[in-house]
Amino acid sequence: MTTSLADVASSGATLRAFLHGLPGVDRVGADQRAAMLGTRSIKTTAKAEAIDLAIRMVDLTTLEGADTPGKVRAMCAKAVHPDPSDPSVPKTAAVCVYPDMVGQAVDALAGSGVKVASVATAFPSGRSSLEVKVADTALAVAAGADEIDMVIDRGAFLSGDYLKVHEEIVAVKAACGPAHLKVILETGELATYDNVRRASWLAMLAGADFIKTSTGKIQPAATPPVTLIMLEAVRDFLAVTGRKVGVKPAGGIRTTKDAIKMLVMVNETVGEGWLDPDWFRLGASSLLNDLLMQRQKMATGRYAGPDYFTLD
Ligand SMILES: O=C[C@H](O)COP(=O)(O)O
Repeated sequence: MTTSLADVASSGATLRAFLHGLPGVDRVGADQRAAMLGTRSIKTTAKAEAIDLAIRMVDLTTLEGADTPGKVRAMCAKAVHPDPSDPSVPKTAAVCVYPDMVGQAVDALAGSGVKVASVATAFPSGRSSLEVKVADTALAVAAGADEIDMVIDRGAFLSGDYLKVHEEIVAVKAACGPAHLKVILETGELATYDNVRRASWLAMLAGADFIKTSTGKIQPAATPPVTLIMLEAVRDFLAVTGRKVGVKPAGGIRTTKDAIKMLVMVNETVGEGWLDPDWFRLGASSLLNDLLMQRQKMATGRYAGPDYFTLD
């Protein structure tokens, strides 16, 4: 049975009552369950399939002040052909860049099927007016972004102004038009697991297509327990509303082992329906090379070494 939650955000009081009425997160239980899922091993064929799936789920990211058009073009080439010597390696899902680099990425990826995602809304702090955030979003979409990764106003959230956070997400979603909206919770600043659950629901209620853990600029970022809590939130949100939302852990995911732990967690928490780049992404600047090295090791029995692949 599905329920409409349309009136939950009709006032700050109703929204607060709803979010604080969510069941509390058992911190010890969440930590233990995430750790337990991280110990599951997968072997041979399943591991090879998991590596290719992880590659297909990567949002290959560069979000540095020193980003240049050349760096973005090189990253786009790598997203399309992660290992130019091996055409069997799949493409990544997307590249993720700052708004001023969207045009470069769109040109470099034309016809490839790799999406262009752009951070917006005064990433990473979110400290700007709503007008500027909406304009930032609209300009990135006009430049050709397929996906927008926005940050929530953590100051508003932590001071209990949930309605402001909700209104901003609604406004940015409207500015996205056809582009998909990923809402970054910046879980490393949310202080408690209860807040991670509340922020997940808040973002989904406001229209997020995806919920994303982190900007990559704050530690801790995409920890297993936080990812687990967000997966449980999308599962429960689907059960209540009938609407499916994706999840994107991002920040600090560097190894094949990290990525496979995430896939095991997806499978065990929300099931195979989320084991698809349409519903699960891995935001990472330097994971892809490790996936390529492990893939080659599985195929040839030896490591090529990090110098064999171009830099992420
Ligand atoms: O959205 C993705 C993150 O910014 C990437 O973080 P990372 O550099 O720790 O992989």
